Amino acid sequence: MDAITKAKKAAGEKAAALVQPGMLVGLGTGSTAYWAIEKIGQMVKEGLNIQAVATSIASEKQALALGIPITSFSEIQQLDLDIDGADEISEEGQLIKGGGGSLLREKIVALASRHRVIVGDERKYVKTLGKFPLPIEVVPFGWELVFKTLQALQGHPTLRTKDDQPYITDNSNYIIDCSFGVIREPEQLHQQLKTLTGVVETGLFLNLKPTVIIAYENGDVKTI
Ligand SMILES: O=C[C@H](O)[C@H](O)[C@H](O)COP(=O)(O)O
Repeated sequence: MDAITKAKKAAGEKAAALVQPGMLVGLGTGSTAYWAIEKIGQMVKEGLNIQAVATSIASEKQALALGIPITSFSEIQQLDLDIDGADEISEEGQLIKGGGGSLLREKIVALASRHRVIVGDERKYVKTLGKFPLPIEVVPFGWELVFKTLQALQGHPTLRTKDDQPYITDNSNYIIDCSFGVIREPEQLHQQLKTLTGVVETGLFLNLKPTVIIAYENGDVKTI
């Protein structure tokens, strides 16, 4: 296992240790949240009694294979703890998410959780957001019009593709990745993008006050 994978595993497992018996837990998506889900699966096998809501079909499959009981918002209203990764984590705890395409469900789950834990390796921790392209989930109908507007807003948009076809999210939408440069006013940008008809959600996760767990290649793990 390389040093970055080790760091992701360390961060994910440290977050999993915060899960207590009886909790309703949000399961994030991506290569870091993966390790938290693995650890929670192990804890469930050892007798931990929890229920979880997954933020993607992939994470739900992983959880079910591990025997983690899955519930949904038709059964519950609020979660106790959400553990998820991020693509960028600013010093103020503001986030860019959606590199793996799961931003919409991730945001729904994060907003439904009383506590949020974000796990990442040291490469994710930045002074200011904006180096990682900002994912924006859009409905497929008329996406070209949103794309043109994003061009006009200097977002340098790119339609995300997979196998030369538009990438399709778990919600049957498309993703447009944008580069606005350094994002000095994330709330303003998020609001501006949300008002565009056809935009479903942006990857800016703001003011969620997460506990941040950063793991370093040298083996250190810091909770911020
Ligand atoms: O859509 C994907 C999510 O926002 C992920 O949590 C994010 O991309 C981080 O993923 P990873 O831990 O694989 O870098």
